[in-house]
Amino acid sequence: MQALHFGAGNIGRGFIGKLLSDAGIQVTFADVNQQIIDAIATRHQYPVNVVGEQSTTEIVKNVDGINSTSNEVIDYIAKVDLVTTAVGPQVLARIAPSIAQGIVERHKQGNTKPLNIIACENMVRGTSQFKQEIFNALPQQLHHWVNNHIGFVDSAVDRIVPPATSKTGDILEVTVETFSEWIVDETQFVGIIPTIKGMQPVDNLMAFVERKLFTLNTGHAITAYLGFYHGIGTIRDAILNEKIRLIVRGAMEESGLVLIKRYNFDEQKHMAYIEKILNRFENPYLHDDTSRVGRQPMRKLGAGDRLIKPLLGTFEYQVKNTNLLIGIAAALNYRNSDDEQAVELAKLITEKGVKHAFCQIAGIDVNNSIVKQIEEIYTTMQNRQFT
Ligand SMILES: NC(=O)C1=CN([C@@H]2O[C@H](COP(=O)(O)OP(=O)(O)OC[C@H]3O[C@@H](n4cnc5c(N)ncnc54)[C@H](O)[C@@H]3O)[C@@H](O)[C@H]2O)C=CC1
Ligand SMILES: O=P(O)(O)OC[C@H]1O[C@](O)(CO)[C@@H](O)[C@@H]1O
Repeated sequence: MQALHFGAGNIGRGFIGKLLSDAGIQVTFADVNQQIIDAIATRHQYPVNVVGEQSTTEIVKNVDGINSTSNEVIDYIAKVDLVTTAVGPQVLARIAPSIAQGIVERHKQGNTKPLNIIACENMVRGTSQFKQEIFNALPQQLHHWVNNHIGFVDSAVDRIVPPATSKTGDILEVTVETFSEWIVDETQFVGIIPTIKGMQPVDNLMAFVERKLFTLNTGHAITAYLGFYHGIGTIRDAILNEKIRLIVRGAMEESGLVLIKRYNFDEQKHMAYIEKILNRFENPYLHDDTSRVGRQPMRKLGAGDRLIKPLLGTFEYQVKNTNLLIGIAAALNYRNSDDEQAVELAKLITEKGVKHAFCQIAGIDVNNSIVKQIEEIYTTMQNRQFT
């Protein structure tokens, strides 16, 4: 079996590419980073440090690399059995046209073998959104054929993989936590679902996607933004701060109550899930910057993302949201001149005021009573009076 994986970054090399390769699949990475691609194409292998109480280094072997802007991508799409991505949500639209070209070529060659495409991004039903982009770039007359021969499989990915500096200067070396969870929607595959150790097919994907995104990612983002407010640079140091931890745990519990009500989760098990996540944030073997986890705050403040979607859930089920509101105010307070979206956010707040800027980004009605509360917390943060 052959796979083309877009994005030879942290999750690409440290999680998805590794699982595929470990399962005996021939993996080719496609990336725009020529240095990384050259290294993969020359060495055909790279080390993954799996760090936890017992750390190991595993070598991922028999992999290849191509530039994702080259025509080679088209030839690969025409022949592979699986396409996966870990490029970041904003990049999916950019790679969709070449995937569409590859599909046209696949059809031209008469390749009717099943192809499954899985976007492994922090998004709710990211592959379905990706499918839309691909369909926009495909001739109308191919849509029916594509629906019959190509599966667009949504997924949830969970493994913390921050960028790490290699002691030996190896640009391919990657460091990952021991935990990993890759859940895929079994109802969306075309053909037989491949057996890949570590990839779990389920028939109720939304419950898993929301559980991950609105627990781990919600808590992680709030840890990052409160860490920034307190001048703390890493996630571990931030979560070890008792005040931050209390708010983060509280926000995950508020979001959790929504999830428990929506998906009928077992409350005790969900609280244990939250506890485990807090421990993962504390991992002493990972160095994870608050700026990485807080990256692109406008995306994270979007209506369907980790901060606002749980908040909307608290309206729906009429449950408490005090800690989520603090987290949202902290996100609005995030400033980082190296992060384009943080710069854009600051500019929008200066131009429109925090209330209107927030409502525009999050899609929330300005008359909603929580808007005033968020503005108040934000102002205390701006005045350095939030404790
Ligand atoms: N790092 C993590 O712990 C986790 C990340 N994710 C998600 O995985 C995705 C990737 O995240 P990371 O691996 O952390 O980012 P990363 O920045 O390490 O990797 C992204 C890779 O995509 C490549 N890329 C950019 N444009 C491209 C293009 N047009 N064609 C091909 N490759 C392109 C970049 O060069 C880079 O190598 C994101 O959606 C993220 O939310 C999900 C779970 C965990
Ligand atoms: O990758 P994003 O969506 O910017 O968010 C960073 C988040 O993604 C992860 O890297 C993996 O889930 C988390 O560590 C963090 O919550």
